[in-house]
Amino acid sequence: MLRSCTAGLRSLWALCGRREGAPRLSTDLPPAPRLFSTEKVIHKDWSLPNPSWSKDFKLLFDQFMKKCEDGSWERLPSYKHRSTQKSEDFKTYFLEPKLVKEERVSQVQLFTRGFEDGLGFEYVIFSNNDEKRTVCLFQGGPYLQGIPGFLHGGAMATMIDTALGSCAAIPGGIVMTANLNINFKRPVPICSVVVINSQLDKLEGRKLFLSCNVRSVDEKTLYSEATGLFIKLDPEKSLT
Ligand SMILES: CCCCCCCCCCCCCCCC(=O)SCCNC(=O)CCNC(=O)[C@H](O)C(C)(C)COP(=O)(O)OP(=O)(O)OC[C@H]1O[C@@H](n2cnc3c(N)ncnc32)[C@H](O)[C@@H]1OP(=O)(O)O
Repeated sequence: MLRSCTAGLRSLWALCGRREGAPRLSTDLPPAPRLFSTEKVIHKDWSLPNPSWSKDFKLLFDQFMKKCEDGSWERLPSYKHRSTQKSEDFKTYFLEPKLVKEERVSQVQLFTRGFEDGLGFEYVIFSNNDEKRTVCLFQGGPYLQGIPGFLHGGAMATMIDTALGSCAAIPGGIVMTANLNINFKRPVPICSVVVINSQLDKLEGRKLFLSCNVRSVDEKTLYSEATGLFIKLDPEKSLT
């Protein structure tokens, strides 16, 4: 399957870095074989407010939604099961069907969306494509505790990876994390809201260098700083 799609891949890659006005990826690709059945799933967008969101979270969300009105910022939708076009393309061109056991297919879901409302990762990402940066608003729920009262470092790392990865995907298209370095400076109180500011620092061939910081809503506390290297996948290379 991987090899037989070479022509489609070339156009995929040309389009991943597409300029404004260029045709959208989904219309230019050959028909994608379906590896995951999503037909019986309700496609809820999980990056919208729910009753578990704190007042601070909703306030910040509203402020960023206002910034979206002139088109400079964009809220990225987030689905538990349904995929974005990029992840569909990833499945089509890089995932070998034999790696996914048939009986597990219906259970597949996005790691960060695998919790009930308010219990795990509550987050929304806004992107500013011109400035190549994103802002992720994140409220870590009670199931993400590490040291009592504080967020697990792995949960923070997950959100940092997600925030940086989303930022890298703007110019990079289909990318994977190759390296992630985090300095944890202050522990994050459980159920508090933090703001992750990510930016693209350098683009070097297929390598995207990014950095981010994690701060409290009032910006007074710097919780973490991180850098990440993301690699734009090469359609000529198998991942396995
Ligand atoms: C996924 C699509 C859906 C998108 C949906 C929508 C977006 C929604 C966002 C959600 C965000 C989720 C964020 C979670 C993201 C993960 O969780 S990804 C999972 C964790 N990462 C992995 O499993 C990656 C495992 N590693 C690999 O598969 C391979 O090493 C890679 C990263 C694909 C690179 O392999 P490769 O394409 O063969 O590249 P390779 O030729 O080895 O290296 C290319 C260049 O990078 C350099 N390089 C490679 N690795 C390193 C390294 N670790 N350190 C330094 N340099 C390195 C090489 O030296 C080389 O440099 P140059 O010689 O060109 O100067």
